[in-house]
Formats: sequence, C-alpha cells, structure tokens
Amino acid sequence: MDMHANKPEPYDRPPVCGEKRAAMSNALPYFRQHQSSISSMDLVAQAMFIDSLVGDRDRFLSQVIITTVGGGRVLDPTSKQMTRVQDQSTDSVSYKAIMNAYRSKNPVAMIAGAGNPLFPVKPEHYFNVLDYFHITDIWCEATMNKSGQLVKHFMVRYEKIDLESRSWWTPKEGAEPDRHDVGEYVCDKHTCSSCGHVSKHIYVQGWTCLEKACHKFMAFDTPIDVNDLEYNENFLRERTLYNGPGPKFPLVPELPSSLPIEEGIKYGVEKEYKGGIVCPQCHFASRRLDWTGWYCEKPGCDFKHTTPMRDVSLSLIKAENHTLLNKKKGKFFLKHPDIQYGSGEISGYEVHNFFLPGVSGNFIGSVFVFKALKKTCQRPGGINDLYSDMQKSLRSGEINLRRNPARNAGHHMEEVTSHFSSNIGAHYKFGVVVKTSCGFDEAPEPALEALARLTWAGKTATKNAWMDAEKRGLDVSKKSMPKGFIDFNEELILGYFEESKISYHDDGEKELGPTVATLSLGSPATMYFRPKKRTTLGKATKSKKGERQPMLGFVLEHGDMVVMHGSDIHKYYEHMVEPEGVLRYAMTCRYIRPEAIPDEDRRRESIEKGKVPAEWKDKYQGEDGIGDEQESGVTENTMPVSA
Ligand SMILES: O=C(O)CCC(=O)C(=O)O
Ligand SMILES: [Fe+2]
Repeated sequence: MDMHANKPEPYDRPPVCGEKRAAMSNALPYFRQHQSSISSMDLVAQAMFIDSLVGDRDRFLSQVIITTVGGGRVLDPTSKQMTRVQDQSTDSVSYKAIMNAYRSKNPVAMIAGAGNPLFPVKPEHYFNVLDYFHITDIWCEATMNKSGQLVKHFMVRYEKIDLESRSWWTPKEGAEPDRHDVGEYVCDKHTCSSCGHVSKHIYVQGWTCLEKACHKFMAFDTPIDVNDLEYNENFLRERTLYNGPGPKFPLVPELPSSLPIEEGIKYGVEKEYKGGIVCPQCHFASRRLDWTGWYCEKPGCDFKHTTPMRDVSLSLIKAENHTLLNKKKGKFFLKHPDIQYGSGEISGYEVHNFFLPGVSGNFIGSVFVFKALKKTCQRPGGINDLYSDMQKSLRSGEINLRRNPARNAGHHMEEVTSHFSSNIGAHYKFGVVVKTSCGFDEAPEPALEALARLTWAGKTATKNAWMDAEKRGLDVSKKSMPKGFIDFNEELILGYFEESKISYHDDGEKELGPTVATLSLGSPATMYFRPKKRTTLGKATKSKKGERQPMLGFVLEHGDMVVMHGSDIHKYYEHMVEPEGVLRYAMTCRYIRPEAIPDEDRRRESIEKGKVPAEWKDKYQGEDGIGDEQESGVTENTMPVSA
C-alpha cells in the first residue's frame, strides 16, 4: 500500500472492506467470482473489481470511473507486463456481461483494490466496495502497443447512481471534487457522415467516429498519436439521469438469520450458513471459518455472530441416502478391471475389498470398505448414538472445528478448505496445516470412540488383506503393505456443511504410516480414487491437464469405515470425497512416524500426545462379540473370491 502513502485520508469508510478476496466473495452475493474482475449472473455484470491493471485512459473519480473491459491481455515475455497483441474480442464473457448490464441498465457494484495506483485516497484495506454505478458508455478505441501494433479494445464509463451523497473515496478535507449534477454539462454527439453511427465527442483532440467497423474509426482531422488522446472535459463532467431498476442486492448484506433454524425449517449447516458476513461494527468482510459461527476477521474487532444448530435427524440422513443411491443406481461401485475385488461379512459389517495395482504389475495397496449393518447403527452405544454425541460435542464447543488455509496462506487471495477440521494426537500436516488441539488423554469421548472402532477396522483390514491375497495368489508389495498393524497415534476430525467436499489429494506426507482409516457419520458421500498424472495407470480424461478417470468409486453411508492399507496408494493414487447432504463428519486415524518428524519439539509433543489411553486401545471388537476370536475366526468364511 506504499503507493498511497502520500494520499489524503478518505472522507468516510467504505460500506464493505476486507483483506481477503474470498471473504468478499463469500459475503457479497453480487461478487461471487473468486478470480475475475467482473462478477456476473446470467451473463449480466453485477460487480466490477478494479485493481492494479490500469491503462492511461482509466479514471477513478468521485462520480465517474472509466476502465477497460477486462480480459484479452497477455503477458509480454520481455517486459513482463500485460499487453494486447490483438483486437479485443466481443465473444468474451466479460464483454457480453458488461454489454448486457449496459443494455438493461443493471446497477453494477464497483469494488476497488489497494493495488490500483489511481486510488484517490489512502485505503485502509485491500478490498473496498465503492457504490452502485450504472454504465453510461461503452466504446471501442485503438491504442498502439509496444511492438507498434494498433489494437482495438473496449472502454467503459461508469457513473455513480446516487449523485446526492458524497463519495467516501474522496479526500476528507475540502469540497467533493468532480461533483456535478444532471444537466450541468452536456457532452456533444455527432453522426458519422460515412456510417451513420452516432458517437460522443470523447477526446479533446476532436470528434471521431467510434464505430470500429467504419473506415473513419479513430480518424481525426489532424494527425494525432492515439496513445496521447485525452478526455474532453464535458465527457467526464456530464451526468446522466438514471432510470434503471433498483439493485438486486443491498450493498451491505444482512447477517444470516436464526429464524429458519428456530422455526425448524433449517438446521444451521446449510450452504447459506457457510457464506461470509459483513461486520455491522467495522464493515469488514469475514469468512465462516469456525464451526460455531462467524468471528470478525478484522484484528481487534470482537464482533461475533452465531446461529443455533439443530441436530440433523436420522430420518433426513435416510432420505439423503435414498436420493444418492437412486442417483447412483443402487449399490454403486465404479471399478476398473485392473482392480481385484472381494467381499464378505465380518462382525456386523458387509465388507468390500479392492486391491489397487501399482506400476510394475503387482498390487500396492488395498481399500477396505466396512459397511455398517442396520443393527450396528441402531444398538445402544452404536453408530447412531455416536453421531448424536458428535453433534452435542460440536454444539458445546468441546470439539471445535475450523477451516484452514489451503492455498496462498496469508495472501489476499488465500483460500481455505471447504471442510472444517481439528486434529488430535500427533502432528499431521497434509498441505493444510491443522493445529493439534489436544492429546488422546484429554480427547473428547466421541473421538476416542471413533478411534477404538477404527483401530479394530485397521487391524481387521490389514490381516484380511494378506490372508485374502495369499489365498488368491495375488502378488502384493510387502514394502508398501506391511503385514503387521501399527497402532494409530493421530486422528483428524472433519466436518462438512452442505455443499462442502474434499477434492482430489493424497494423504502421503513422509511421516505417514501405511494404514489410514476413516469413519463416516451423517450424510452419505461418494469416494473416488484415481491414478496420479505421472503414472502409467488408468485412462486419461478428455481434459487437457492429463488428469485420469477415477478407477474406483463407492458410496459411503452413515457408519461406514474405509481402510486404506499401503503407503504406495498415496504415491500412485489420489482420492476425493463428495458428501451429498447437509451434515457429514469423517474421523480419520493414522500412524505418524515420530522419527520422521524433523522438528524436535514437534516430535516430542507427537509422542506424548499420540499416546492412546489403555482402556480405549482395544475397546471395540466388532459387533455382537463375533470378532472376539479375531485371530482365527474372522477370515474363514469371509472374502470369497468374486469378480
Ligand atoms: O471425508 C472423508 O471421508 C475422507 C477425508 C480425507 O480424505 C482426509 O481426511 O484425508
Ligand atoms: Fe484423504
């Protein structure tokens, strides 16, 4: 913000400001796009973000803003600057959205970035909502680029709709500059004798036809340098009577309401509760980072907004399951022929096992899906009770989940994960850094209950994978899939609101042990595995990026557990999970090898916090005591070899 150091203080504060683009997009319905400068709905511009890309004829005045229509520039490899090498197309989404907003007189919210050198005052934050504007002019002009090429591109003139109140981005001291009323100045227009097109007298150098197809386009009476064109003062001073529709959205949105939750219509985890808010105290845009509510992200502001959360009932979960299974046409598996498959029943679960091939002809890992039978969910102390305890622990704050930076941490383009998370036990980082909240000795009971179940599933899967492989004569990698099971020392709890998901990733930090086990609670989800790009596995998608089609996919229902056994799974494959419903939890246990943690303090802390209290270690032994004699009993009649 140094470039603004000598600028005056603003007259007022912006209606909305912020430091993160995502916070602005989350909080403002008219600015949903996370990247481009124009936000549109149904191809009509709703908001325009003006930041560092400004041209010589851009203006940032009190009531008028002139910019180029975004897009069409390319990076010049020598100057490292964005430049135009060809005429701007009228096919771009930006052009169409702006043209449609012009034709329908749609109000456009202007948002200015602190990267804009024309900012007339000193902005306090990076993102600043100015006001609603309407488009008064769109015209084509030509400029000479650095290579001496004449290129045509489009300019837009925006005028503030409310000409009465003083613009906040004018200097605090003195009268409002460039303030004019409708009718005070008029910019003259002329009709082209050649094409009949009417153009305003925009440049001080003289009138010219602005119809880009006309042979008199940009032809002036006297020879001029197109790069030296200046605006005719009357073009800047003219004010236009606005008679278009009112804005679709208020500039400052209201806080999400508790009413639909209290009235039993909503649960408080629907997508509208994952959006951002604008702090009514300081106008700062804040993201929903915490499970329990919104906490103003402006340092020093203590505003918080929470809405209640109702328990998501099992009957809703059942209905969601029904919808998803219908969509996936029943019991859904996507299985590539190179994947070896077997199924059976173990101790209250229907079990499906998939052996994943590596790149040298053998199998490098197994994915076990333990599908909980009805009685496994319904019995006292079963899955349904655990689900209900989870909801209680989250409501009370005993478990606190948070969304953490996934990309560009600390930068104004920072993006956080779609899900909320919390870590227990050893340190585990997988791209996203989730601070360890506590050790297992102080962990909340639902987390320990999940750990006990996952430990059993992990042990059962590890053992069965080998027995099954031997029985079927499959060549499996001993190195990737060790025979013994190593007790877990870490648990990651994830919470998904409606429309949250975890995109393709692998779990494989170098500290990661060979077994990863996840328990699903609540809304159903689909899980997919696909080979990584640089492998020779699977089939390519049509996308140019070289991505592969998924080789394995299945539905995860309430109470199901997935065990991935084999470190090379994370080397050759990535997985993603997409819930279909309003509320889902996933508790994942891993073994983090302390000796591989480079930082000594973290290593020591991981050893300490990763210790599981003895009473929880082998607490769960499957259902109905069937698993009591696991050593001999489980595998006999399970895992029949099938297609
Ligand atoms: O939500 C899930 O079931 C899986 C989550 C996951 O892949 C992870 O935590 O790494
Ligand atoms: Fe994962």
